[in-house]
Amino acid sequence: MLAETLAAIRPADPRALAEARAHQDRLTKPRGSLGVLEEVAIRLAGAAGASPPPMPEPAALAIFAADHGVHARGVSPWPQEVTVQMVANFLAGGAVANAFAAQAGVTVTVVDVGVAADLPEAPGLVIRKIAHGTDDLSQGPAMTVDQAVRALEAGIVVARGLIAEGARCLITGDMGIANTTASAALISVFTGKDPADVTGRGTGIDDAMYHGKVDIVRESLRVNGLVGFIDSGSPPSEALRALAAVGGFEHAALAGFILGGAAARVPVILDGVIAGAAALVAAALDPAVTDHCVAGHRSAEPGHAAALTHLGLRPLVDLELRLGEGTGGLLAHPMVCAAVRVMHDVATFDSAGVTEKPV
Ligand SMILES: O=C(O)c1ccc[n+]([C@@H]2O[C@H](COP(=O)([O-])O)[C@@H](O)[C@H]2O)c1
Ligand SMILES: Cc1cc2nc[nH]c2cc1C
Repeated sequence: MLAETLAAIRPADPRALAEARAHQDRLTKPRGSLGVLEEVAIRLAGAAGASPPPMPEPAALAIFAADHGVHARGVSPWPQEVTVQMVANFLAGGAVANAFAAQAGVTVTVVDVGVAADLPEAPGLVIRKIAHGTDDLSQGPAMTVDQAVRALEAGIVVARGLIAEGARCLITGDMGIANTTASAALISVFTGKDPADVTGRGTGIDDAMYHGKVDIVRESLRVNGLVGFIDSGSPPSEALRALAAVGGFEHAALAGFILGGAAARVPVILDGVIAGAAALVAAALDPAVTDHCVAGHRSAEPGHAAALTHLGLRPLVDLELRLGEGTGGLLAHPMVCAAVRVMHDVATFDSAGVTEKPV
C-alpha cells in the first residue's frame, strides 16, 4: 500500500500553477495585494492540477495518539497516562482541538496507533494500535521497520477513509506525551541540525530537564547510528530506518496520512512540530509530497522552524502555540478557504469594468 501510494503522488502541475498566477493578476485588486494568500491559492491549484482549485472543505482533522518508551528517561513533566486521558477528552469533545474544530466546522477523528493503554471502542475513535507505546529510542530502535510501515499504512488508510467520506482537506493532529523528544530526533536526522538547535521545552520543562533532553536526543542518534543526515536524495529504506529508530507511531502514521492526502490530490494542512517531523519523513520518501502541504502555523518549538525551512514551507499563523492536537492547523483552515474562495468569487477587471492600472 505504501509503494502504491508513493507511485500515485505527482508534483504540482505547472500548467495549473501558471493559470492560477495569471488569474490572480486579473482579479479586481492590485497585483500581489493578498500577499501570502495568493501563494496559498496558487499552491493549491498546482496541487489539485486545476485552476481555480476546489474549495478545501469540508475538512477533517485526524488526531494520531501514541506513547513513547523514552518517557521513562524523564523528558516530559507529564505522566504518560495523560495521553490516554486526553484521548478520552477528545472523544468527549472537551479539548482545545474540539473547540477550534467546532469553530472552523471541521470533523474530528482520533486514531490510536500506539497508546500504552487499551481503549474501548467509541464513536470517533479508530483503533489501529501497532503496540503499547514505542521502545526507548535512547537505548536502540523505538520500533521495527515493519511496525513503522504498518503505522504509515494506518495513516494512509485513515486519509483514504476520510476522503471517501467527502473530506476535501486533511488537517494533521497528534497526542503523545514525550513526542517532542522523538520529533527533535527526527528533525535533527532529516535536517542535519545539531540536537541542541532543534530540541525544545515541549509541554514546559525546566533547565535541568531540558539539558537532559538534549543529551537524550544526541544519544538516540549515536545509539541508532544516525549521526549524519538523511536527505530526500537518500533511498527510502534509509528514511524508514530513521523513522523506526527514533520516531513515534504517531509520526509514522502522520507521514502516511500526509502521503495519503497527496496521493489523492487533497491538500494537507500541517500542525506543529510533530507534523513537521512527520512531513520530513514523508518528503524523504517522496519530495513531491510537500507540493500538497500547507504549513498551518509555526510552533514555539525551535525544531519546527528548522523543519519548515528544510521543507520550504511558510507558516500561515505564528502565535507561539505549542499545544499540538491540530490546533494550529485548525486556525489556518479558514485562511486557506478564504484564499481559494477569492479565486472562485472575485470579479476580474474585465468582468467588473474596473480600469486596470496602466503598465
Ligand atoms: O505541536 C507542537 O508544536 C507541540 C509543541 C509542544 C508540545 N506539544 C504537545 O505536547 C505533548 C508532547 O510534549 P512533551 O513535553 O511531553 O514532549 C504532545 O501531546 C504534543 O501534542 C505539541
Ligand atoms: C493537558 C495536555 C493536553 C495536550 N494536548 C496535546 N498535548 C497535550 C499535553 C498535555 C499535558
